[in-house]
Amino acid sequence: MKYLPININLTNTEILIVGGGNVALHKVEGLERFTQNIRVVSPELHAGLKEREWIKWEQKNYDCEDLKDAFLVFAATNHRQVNEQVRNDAQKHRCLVNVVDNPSIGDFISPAIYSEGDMIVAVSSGGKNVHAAVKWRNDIRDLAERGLIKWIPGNKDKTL
Ligand SMILES: C[C@@]1(CC(=O)O)c2cc3[nH]c(cc4nc(cc5[nH]c(cc(n2)[C@H]1CCC(=O)O)[C@@](C)(CC(=O)O)[C@@H]5CCC(=O)O)C(CC(=O)O)=C4CCC(=O)O)c(CCC(=O)O)c3CC(=O)O
Ligand SMILES: NC(=O)C1=CN([C@@H]2O[C@H](COP(=O)(O)OP(=O)(O)OC[C@H]3O[C@@H](n4cnc5c(N)ncnc54)[C@H](O)[C@@H]3O)[C@@H](O)[C@H]2O)C=CC1
Repeated sequence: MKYLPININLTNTEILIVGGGNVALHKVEGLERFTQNIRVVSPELHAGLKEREWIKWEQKNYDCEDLKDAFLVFAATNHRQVNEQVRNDAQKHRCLVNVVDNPSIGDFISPAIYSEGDMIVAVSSGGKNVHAAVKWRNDIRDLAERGLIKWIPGNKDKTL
């Protein structure tokens, strides 16, 4: 099985993260470059998330009502059963879910991203070797920073 890479339009789309610990913070650090429309449902919140005052935090345990307006969901609690429940509910609601402690049962995984101006590169190993994905992304970033991959200004559809 191979994952399909797509670029998602996040205008008017809220991202839901269930759980507010280390992994949730790590996810927010990746997501905030693209959107600040993020809601977190969890009884406790990591200090690094609290300092981001734009995050909408609902201080409670997860229940399926939380998925009502959701489209993209991260199941990021430290309870395997809760994460699995989020995944089952998300599939009923037809929203896409990432399960942090069991990625293969979810709908999507997070790639390693390099973004410069309008260009975005997202590298994935399909969950098989995250360190290789990070290395490829870093190598691509190095090439771009050394001017070996060029952006042609003035023609928005062409690169060399
Ligand atoms: C399946 C997936 C999660 C999903 O999305 O469901 C997953 C799973 C796992 N990650 C693990 C470890 C680490 N992950 C990172 C960092 C990142 N991990 C990301 C993605 C993904 N990680 C998805 C697959 C991506 C793909 O397809 O390749 C990145 C690219 C994007 C993001 O998370 O936002 C982000 C780069 C951030 C950046 O630099 O931009 C670091 C730190 C680092 O490397 O810098 C460590 C070392 C921590 C340490 O060493 O303590 C382990 C433990 C096993 C192991 O250590 O190998 C597992 C579980 C497993 O592999 O089974
Ligand atoms: N995919 C990945 O990259 C990685 C995944 N993990 C896994 O991710 C999971 C979470 O790890 P951490 O964030 O470090 O845990 P953590 O303990 O820092 O955070 C857990 C969070 O879940 C919340 N929570 C607990 N029960 C809840 C419920 N019923 N409803 C809503 N929120 C609830 C807690 O309040 C807390 O905010 C662990 O199972 C860990 O094994 C860990 C490292 C990397």
